[in-house]
Amino acid sequence: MDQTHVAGEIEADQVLLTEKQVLDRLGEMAAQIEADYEGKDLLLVGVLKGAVMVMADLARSLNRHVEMDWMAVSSYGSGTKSSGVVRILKDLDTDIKDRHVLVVEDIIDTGLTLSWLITNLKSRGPASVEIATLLRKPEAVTMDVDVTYVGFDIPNAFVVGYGLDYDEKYRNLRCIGTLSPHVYS
Ligand SMILES: O=P(O)(O)OC[C@H]1O[C@H](OP(=O)(O)OP(=O)(O)O)[C@H](O)[C@@H]1O
Ligand code: HPA
Ligand SMILES: [Mg+2]
Repeated sequence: MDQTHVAGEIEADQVLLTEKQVLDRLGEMAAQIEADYEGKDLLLVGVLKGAVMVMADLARSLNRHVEMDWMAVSSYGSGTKSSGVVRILKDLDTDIKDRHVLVVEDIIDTGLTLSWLITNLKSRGPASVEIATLLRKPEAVTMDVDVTYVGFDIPNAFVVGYGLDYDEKYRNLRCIGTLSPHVYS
């Protein structure tokens, strides 16, 4: 599908990851997850809204039963910088006590959202809580967040597409690209 109309300011040389690269990597992550959770029930928790595409494709790459639930938290508002304040906009429907929980994210940038979320989820008494993220930026590597499954370590640029937004736009791009600073500065 030609997405030039939504791609807008994303030039071809700014495509960081193609749809194929993303889907291939999610397939590899799914194989690892299947092996690690063999014989255990598994609840995938997607973090709205950015993780919608990752959740849809990762879940469908898994050849096993999974449950899916969603949380909505926000720390970015409409800008490109974390506000530092995490708010729950929608909580889980599921009681996660004694459940194996795998949090599914699109990106870990400062690590602030996930470190807060993991503390919150652990306080509910799950059997385990692990993280799967498609993307991770350099700053998050230095944060105290244990990430079990990482798709790609990417450079420190603001990225959009495949669920990731700038001011709620670009989420429906199939690829992941960097946004020209002139768009947001
Ligand atoms: O590691 P951090 O610096 O905390 O950033 C990562 C978080 O920021 C984005 O969500 P956002 O709050 O923008 O909400 P959205 O998913 O609805 O876009 C992204 O989806 C992650 O959840
Ligand atoms: O690079 C990013 N792009 C979009 N949303 C984000 N949330 C944290 N980092 C990013
Ligand atoms: Mg966002």
